[in-house]
Amino acid sequence: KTVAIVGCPFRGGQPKLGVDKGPIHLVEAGLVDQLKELGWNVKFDGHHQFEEISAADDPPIGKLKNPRLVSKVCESVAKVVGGHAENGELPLTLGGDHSLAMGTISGTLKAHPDACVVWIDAHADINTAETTDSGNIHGMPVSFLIGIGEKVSEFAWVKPALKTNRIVYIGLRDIDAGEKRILRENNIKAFSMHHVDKYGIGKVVEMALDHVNPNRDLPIHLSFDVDALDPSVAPSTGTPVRGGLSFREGHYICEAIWETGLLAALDIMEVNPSLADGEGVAQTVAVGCSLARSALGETLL
Ligand SMILES: N/C(=N\O)NCCC[NH3+]
Ligand SMILES: [Mn+2]
Ligand SMILES: [Mn+2]
Ligand SMILES: [Mn+2]
Repeated sequence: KTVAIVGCPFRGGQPKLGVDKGPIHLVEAGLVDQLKELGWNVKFDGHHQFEEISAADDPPIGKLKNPRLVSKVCESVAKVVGGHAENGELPLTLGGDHSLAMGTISGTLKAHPDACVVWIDAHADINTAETTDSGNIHGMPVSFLIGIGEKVSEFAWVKPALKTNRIVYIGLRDIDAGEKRILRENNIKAFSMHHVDKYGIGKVVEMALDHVNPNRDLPIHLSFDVDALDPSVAPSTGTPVRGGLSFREGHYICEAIWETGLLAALDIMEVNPSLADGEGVAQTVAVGCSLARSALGETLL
């Protein structure tokens, strides 16, 4: 089985410097060899070099920031991830900010149109051009993927290929008012940290999969934003929110998804190695690597 590592040094979906250095830190922490150790054939054709679009050539569209750059990068990521998936490989995308998921999930759905998405995050990332306050597109990818909100011509390539009953969230605890309304109006299933406390992570993952993959026969795209984890576990990330998943809860999700045998694609997003102190950076990078290993079968006996 081949895992194709797609390094995406990209930060255009949000304002903080450094998240584009996530991929190089994850790879330099030994991720390739770690996955080979697990028996994977690892394909790593280097970190993708994205063509820059200068700020002068990419003024905001409404509130959206760096719209042309984010769109172009995500479109190219969609082609790369889709290509690997169509090759029968498992794309592992290393971010970079979470706007990239517009590309990764578009790519997965091209190769696996019936795939479901398990979105692990403190945030819903489902703002539309109307509801966004910040205009940071890493808070919006899901709205484009399900095809809601006013059309933005620069993003015309994003097909509304994700059905609202094929995505489920785990870890939510910082949702904008507009996003809450969107989740409700679209009947999108979301397990917040409240549910994790109430039912325990085992039951939550079971309920989440029962919702999006009731017969356990659909490919799964796992999109993991490391800020889903408690900041004490993954401090070096752009939008930390207290009261997150424990180290084990985060890894349990990855292990349980692997155990289904249905994992088709994986994203490890929002590792920003320039925010915490040395120890915090090393800790966050290490947890990114261990989440990937857990999702790819490490702890299965
Ligand atoms: N890390 C973020 N999303 O996962 N930030 C954007 C969310 C703010 N509503
Ligand atoms: Mn590639
Ligand atoms: Mn996110
Ligand atoms: Mn987040």
